[in-house]
Amino acid sequence: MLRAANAHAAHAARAASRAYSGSAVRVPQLATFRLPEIANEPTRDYAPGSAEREQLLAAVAEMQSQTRHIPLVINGREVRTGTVLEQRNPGNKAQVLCTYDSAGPAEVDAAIEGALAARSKWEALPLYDRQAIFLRAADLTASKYRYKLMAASMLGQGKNIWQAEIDAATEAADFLRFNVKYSAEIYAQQPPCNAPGIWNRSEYRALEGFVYAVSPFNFTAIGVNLAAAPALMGNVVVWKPSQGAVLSNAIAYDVMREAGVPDGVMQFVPGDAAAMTKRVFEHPEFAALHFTGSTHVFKSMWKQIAANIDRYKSYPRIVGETGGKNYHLVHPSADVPNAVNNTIRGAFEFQGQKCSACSRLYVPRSLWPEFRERLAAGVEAIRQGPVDDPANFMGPVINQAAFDKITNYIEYARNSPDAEIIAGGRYSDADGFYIRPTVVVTTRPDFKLMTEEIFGPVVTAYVYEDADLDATVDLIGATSPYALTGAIFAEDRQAAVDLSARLLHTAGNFYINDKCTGAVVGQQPFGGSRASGTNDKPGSPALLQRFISPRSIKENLGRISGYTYPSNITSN
Ligand SMILES: NC(=O)c1ccc[n+]([C@@H]2O[C@H](COP(=O)([O-])OP(=O)(O)OC[C@H]3O[C@@H](n4cnc5c(N)ncnc54)[C@H](O)[C@@H]3O)[C@@H](O)[C@H]2O)c1
Ligand SMILES: N[C@@H](CCC=O)C(=O)O
Repeated sequence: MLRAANAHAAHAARAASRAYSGSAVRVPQLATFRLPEIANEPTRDYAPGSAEREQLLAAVAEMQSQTRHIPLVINGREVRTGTVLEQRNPGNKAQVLCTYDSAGPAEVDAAIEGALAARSKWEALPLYDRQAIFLRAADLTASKYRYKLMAASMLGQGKNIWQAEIDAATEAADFLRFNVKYSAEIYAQQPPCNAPGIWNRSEYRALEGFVYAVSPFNFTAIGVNLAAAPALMGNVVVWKPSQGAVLSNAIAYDVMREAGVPDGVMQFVPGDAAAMTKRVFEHPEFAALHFTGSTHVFKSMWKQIAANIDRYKSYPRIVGETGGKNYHLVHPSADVPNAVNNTIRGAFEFQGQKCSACSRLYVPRSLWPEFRERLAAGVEAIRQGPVDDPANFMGPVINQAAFDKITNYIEYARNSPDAEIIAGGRYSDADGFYIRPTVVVTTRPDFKLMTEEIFGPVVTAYVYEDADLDATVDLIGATSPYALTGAIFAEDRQAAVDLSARLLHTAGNFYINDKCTGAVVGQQPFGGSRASGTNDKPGSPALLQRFISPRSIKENLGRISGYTYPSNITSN
């Protein structure tokens, strides 16, 4: 009996695999489907005593009690390379959160070839089916995997509960769901005109080749989007996560697999960044780079792609969102408590490790005494420590290299005659990488800390004379190569209008009376220009356009019986 049941199950499995292989009769699409309503994933507040706080902290405790090993996943199979690295808790250096295999050249090649083998079947899968997979991934992100993703982002990347919630839970789910909505809008774009007897159509092909997704440590959701957005549009993806986010990204990858992303379509390949990238860029079927990270790495990648251009079958698409030197400009009409509190959030949430973080501040002399007092007092009161204590507003920075870089900036300011530290300035890497939120005031608008990306909890203020507002506005665009985010604080409506116009090209995300961080998918598509990136706006249809190659089809419904035109007819 049991043997018969097993034989039946084996037969069913073989039949299913034959059906998927495409050799069986394909059922055509029998309707134009309407998507479920797409909305932002609601945030949970994790108040004391709430079920969500309890469940999340239980997930954190469980994750701390074990060390997961993460293999590469190539063509759906787990691959061990023998080169094993580890990801530690930046708030508690002694704690190893996970170990993982690191890819060498053979694994990179296998990942690329496996992805290419999966390409045509994935591209041919109807959009509805690809959408269903990513909608399922969104639901899994927001439910079954929510607290695991958050716990890994908290322990691995140093996020407190709220920062993990708005990243690994809601933003990740939002990217997945809104991309589905945008993909439908793109497919619905059809030629507006048909000449008599003609039917024109547009098809949105995937790119020919594979996409290389390289993600940063600081946002779990960004890793999800870097890999999932091109895949939704029918592309195959080789995903290299950051060494600082392997655990959370591996859980996001578990979500993709459980949601039904077929083997080979998305390959999860942590590895040595520079060596892996060199190998990838040498492949003739490299079709697109989908990168988020620092400006200097992106520039080096662009140069490598350019150097290899003769190898490629197509011109690779290059999408990169990179660094920032984001500003808050306080107008003399500003509401000071509002500007101060938004500055504290914008500069110090997640330890200033958001590409959008406020790191330069322009305050008029008339408001400075009150502004300074409130800012310094607020900053000194910030609670900081391990992220599993919900009372901590700030945690650690990501690793030793970041700690050293940021504290060098603090020491530079401390030793400069042009600057004064008015809050913070203390740090310790004894147990974890903790740097107190730090406020520097400088007399020079071109001071090093006013112009370079620090990517840590340091904000530098320049106090301008009220009469010099115009000249100060010019400084914003002139003293930094970046143009990612910026905010103005003004109660005077005319001033807000004028400043918005004058600052047009200084930020891709511009805020009025709000902090310069915290863009929400579907509400404020994100990205900057100049040295901050290609501004392809993740969280909007514009990004998805970069990962398709449209085909125009003209079908003639009539037939011709000759080849001349009326203009060829002569009077005799
Ligand atoms: N504009 C945005 O949307 C945005 C969002 C998040 C982060 N960022 C930027 O990212 C940076 C912080 O993230 P990070 O520290 O992970 O950035 P990073 O540039 O160090 O790393 C990003 C990715 O690039 C890889 N990488 C590093 N060196 C490489 C090399 N030589 N060749 C190929 N790949 C390499 C890393 O392993 C990682 O996967 C900041 O500059 C921040 O502003 C920008
Ligand atoms: N989109 C995020 C920043 C992402 C970069 O780190 C924000 O708007 O704060």
